[in-house]
Amino acid sequence: MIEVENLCKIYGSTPALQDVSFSVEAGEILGFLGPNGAGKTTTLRILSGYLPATSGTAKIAGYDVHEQSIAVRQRIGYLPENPPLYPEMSVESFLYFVARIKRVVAGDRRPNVEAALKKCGLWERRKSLIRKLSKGYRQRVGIAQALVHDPPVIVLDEPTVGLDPRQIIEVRNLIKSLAGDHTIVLSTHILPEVSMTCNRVTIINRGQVVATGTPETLMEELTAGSGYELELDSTIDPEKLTRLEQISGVRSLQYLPESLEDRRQIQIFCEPNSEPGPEIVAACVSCGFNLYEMRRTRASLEDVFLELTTQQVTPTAEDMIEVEETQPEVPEPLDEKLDPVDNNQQDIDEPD
Ligand SMILES: Nc1ncnc2c1ncn2[C@@H]1O[C@H](COP(=O)(O)OP(=O)(O)OP(=O)(O)O)[C@@H](O)[C@H]1O
Repeated sequence: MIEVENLCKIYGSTPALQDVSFSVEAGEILGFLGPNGAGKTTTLRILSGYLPATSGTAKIAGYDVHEQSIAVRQRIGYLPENPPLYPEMSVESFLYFVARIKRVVAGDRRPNVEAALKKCGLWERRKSLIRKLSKGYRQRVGIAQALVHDPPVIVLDEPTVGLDPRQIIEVRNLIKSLAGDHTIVLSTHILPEVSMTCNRVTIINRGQVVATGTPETLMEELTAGSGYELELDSTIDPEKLTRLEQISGVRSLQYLPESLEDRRQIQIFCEPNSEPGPEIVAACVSCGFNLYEMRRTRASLEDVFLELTTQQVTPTAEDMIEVEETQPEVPEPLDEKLDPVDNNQQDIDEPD
């Protein structure tokens, strides 16, 4: 449903995206995960047809986002990081307004608006003024405006930022309920968001894709921290400890800060899919180590994320200047240009 190949975006001389490629199958939720400034928003804006790429291609349902941008906009719903909502409009009026802006034919507006209200749990609040809604409900309105033309693809930029923990759960559940009928790309810098909501994850760092897979396969492939933690007598001979490193399946060994004066804690890192626990115990016995505790440690998605994204490079002064110089050239998304002057009940094709 979504095919992105070798996407590059350069703002002035600042490369924001470099050879970004990924694909999303119909009905999937892809988590687009990366730290601040990684290039998530840039990618989503290119996908939505609001920003041209410098090179590379992106296709939505077979349509090229640049060459066939009208066809793409009909098939994609976009929730920007700061969704433009008109606080003095009611939820329903706003959705009729957006349906009209998105050229939903007159006869389809009522069923589409009603479907979006119901899918987003807004039916009871449809007559409420947007300014009277909580932030969580306003975010639902943002998602409903992305859905109102019933697009097969929905792109959500940081959809849970600024919500309280209960609202976060509600919005995540809403997003999960939309999968299947819709293909979803969700950008986030929050790890639990990905493991709780998404089928697959693409990790992006400094404009480059550094990993793609299911949360589970990523953890298996990149087994940072996967191994054993041992607590041994502090009198052990460090020379003898190297015996543990020679065991098949053991990758490396590291001392951890000691918890007690007479104990020494050691982290053993293992190769993927290896289980050298019995050999480690046997080596401890044959070396005469007093083993007080041995614990299996497994990589978390957080370990994977940190391993892949911590090699940050501090921007040079030159980089900073380029960023400032190029900002005004970037067009604003169409959604952000919705004209509140159109907030006219006569113009809005809505029921009594
Ligand atoms: N309009 C612009 N002009 C110049 N540089 C820009 C512009 N927009 C983004 N950038 C730069 O491109 C890079 C990627 O930015 P982008 O907003 O896509 O990242 P992000 O992953 O969405 O970050 P965040 O989570 O902070 O929104 C950053 O270095 C950013 O400073």
